[in-house]
Amino acid sequence: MTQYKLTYFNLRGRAEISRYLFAYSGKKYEDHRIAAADWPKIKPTIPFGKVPILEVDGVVIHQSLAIARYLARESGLAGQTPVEQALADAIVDTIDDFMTLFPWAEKNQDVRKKAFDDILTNKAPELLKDLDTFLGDNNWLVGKSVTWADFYWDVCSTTLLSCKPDLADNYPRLLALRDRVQALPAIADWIQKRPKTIM
Ligand SMILES: N[C@@H](CCC(=O)N[C@@H](CS)C(=O)NCC(=O)O)C(=O)O
Repeated sequence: MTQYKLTYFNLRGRAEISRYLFAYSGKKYEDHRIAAADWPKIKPTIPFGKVPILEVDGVVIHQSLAIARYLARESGLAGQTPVEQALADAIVDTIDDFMTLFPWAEKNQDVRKKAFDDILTNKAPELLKDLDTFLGDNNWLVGKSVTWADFYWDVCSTTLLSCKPDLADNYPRLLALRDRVQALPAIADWIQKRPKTIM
């Protein structure tokens, strides 16, 4: 049996999309969470010095979306055709471009809050409007069944909503998509049992 070990901090962050994919596929894996205090000594031992990484029978894969795309392909959640796969990738990258705007590592709380408020107030509406138009009245973002793009929306919007709870109030279809993802039994089970973390 393939041995999987996912290494990240004790956060949802950039590892949560892969944890959703593991939960959905039912594949067993080690959810290895590094204590922040141990990071300086671990960092130099990790190729490219950043997490998450996924070890697959000892082969180290870095970059959260490369890891998640691999897991999505393995479990049939990458899209049913090459065009669907490209669309799912494009939606994931679009959401990720937005998430990357935030200064996650900023230590100065005033600077951080100002930047977060600005992005959530002035930049988020554009993304939400475009995602809502893309989704339309479909059940899933791409094709006729759930893909990792739906998971990524759920994971990232959970973090965004924790920063601004009314963020998507004008977009009931995007909120309903979250409900659909979270109602998938394996995802519901994971959300209920996962460690409770701030991000
Ligand atoms: N694009 C990379 C970004 C990886 C990244 O920046 N990881 C952060 C945590 S979210 C990290 O390792 N920070 C610690 C450091 O850079 O020393 C990915 O998606 O995996």
